[in-house]
Amino acid sequence: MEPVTEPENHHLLKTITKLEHLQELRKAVEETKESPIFAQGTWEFPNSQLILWYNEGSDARCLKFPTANKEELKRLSDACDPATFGRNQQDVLDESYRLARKMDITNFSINMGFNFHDLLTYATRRLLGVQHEDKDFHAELYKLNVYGPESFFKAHKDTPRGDDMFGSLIIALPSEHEGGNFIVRNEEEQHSFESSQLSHSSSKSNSSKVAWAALWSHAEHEVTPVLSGYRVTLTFNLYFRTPASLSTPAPNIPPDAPALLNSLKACLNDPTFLPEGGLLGFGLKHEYPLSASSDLQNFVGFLKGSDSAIIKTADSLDMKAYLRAVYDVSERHGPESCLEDAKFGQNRWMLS
Ligand SMILES: O=C(O)CCC(=O)C(=O)O
Ligand SMILES: [Fe+2]
Repeated sequence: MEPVTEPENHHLLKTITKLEHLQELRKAVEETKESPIFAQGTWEFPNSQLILWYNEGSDARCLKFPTANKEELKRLSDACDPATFGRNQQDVLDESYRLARKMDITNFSINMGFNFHDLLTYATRRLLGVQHEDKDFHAELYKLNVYGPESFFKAHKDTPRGDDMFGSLIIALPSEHEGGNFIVRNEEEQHSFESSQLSHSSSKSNSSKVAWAALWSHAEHEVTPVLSGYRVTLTFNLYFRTPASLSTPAPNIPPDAPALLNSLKACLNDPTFLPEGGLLGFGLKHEYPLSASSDLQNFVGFLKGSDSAIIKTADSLDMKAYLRAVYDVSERHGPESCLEDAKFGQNRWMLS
């Protein structure tokens, strides 16, 4: 029997054959708004909720913000350890890159009350923006940092602590200091968070303004040298709670990707666009902390900004969207270059 063969050009029916379709979709993706990389502000706390307890050897000490004086703050700094940081998947101490002190969560305690929950919700919602308003999140206290005179942390990105971690929240406890600005940047924007100017005690009232900043994990940031005083911060890791389920269709059309929605709709209504169906691939814009054990399908719920908008737009048009890894095999020679390709941020991701 003759094998059934497809007509010679049949595969072209499953390929975009019109350049205009491609150009229009590309332009629409470029026009999709990004989530903000950073948010900052102040939050009022009663001073009774700014009391830090910490271990000093086998003793417990109590430090009251905002009234803690320099000697008391130095004592806290002395009770801390030198601050390490992640480099090439290892925790390293390099005081030419980061000069600061840190305390692990097992050695201190602070009860910021329900106010903290309100601040967390407000700050994180500001950071996530409308693109992610359907997502739930939670925070984990990570470290206490003390930046005394001359302390700094040069430009870096935080080490992701899980596929579902998307950012960090920093709370600067009100203490007098100069310098120690927190600078956040990406290719398009730069922001400065000046805790020395933002955190205030009010001598009349029993409350203080506490400065906070929230940023996405892919945003590079640094702490400029502290000129005087002590800058004390609490850092929290922010995680998405559960991956957004693809089985629940998006309740409405994503408000921040109208161009993409319109272009995709127009393409689908055009009978010359993929008449036999097919696969549309979009390269993702952001970096993601994928590891060998990451589940690509779960990852759909952790996409950021315009990457997430592509999924939602496809969902709202009843298109099946999923993640695929695409490897460029053209210059690969052996197992070493495979590893090279799989490194953080270097592989290209595709979804359709
Ligand atoms: O204390 C801060 O402002 C945050 C420092 C920082 O970037 C970090 O701990 O990764
Ligand atoms: Fe950092």
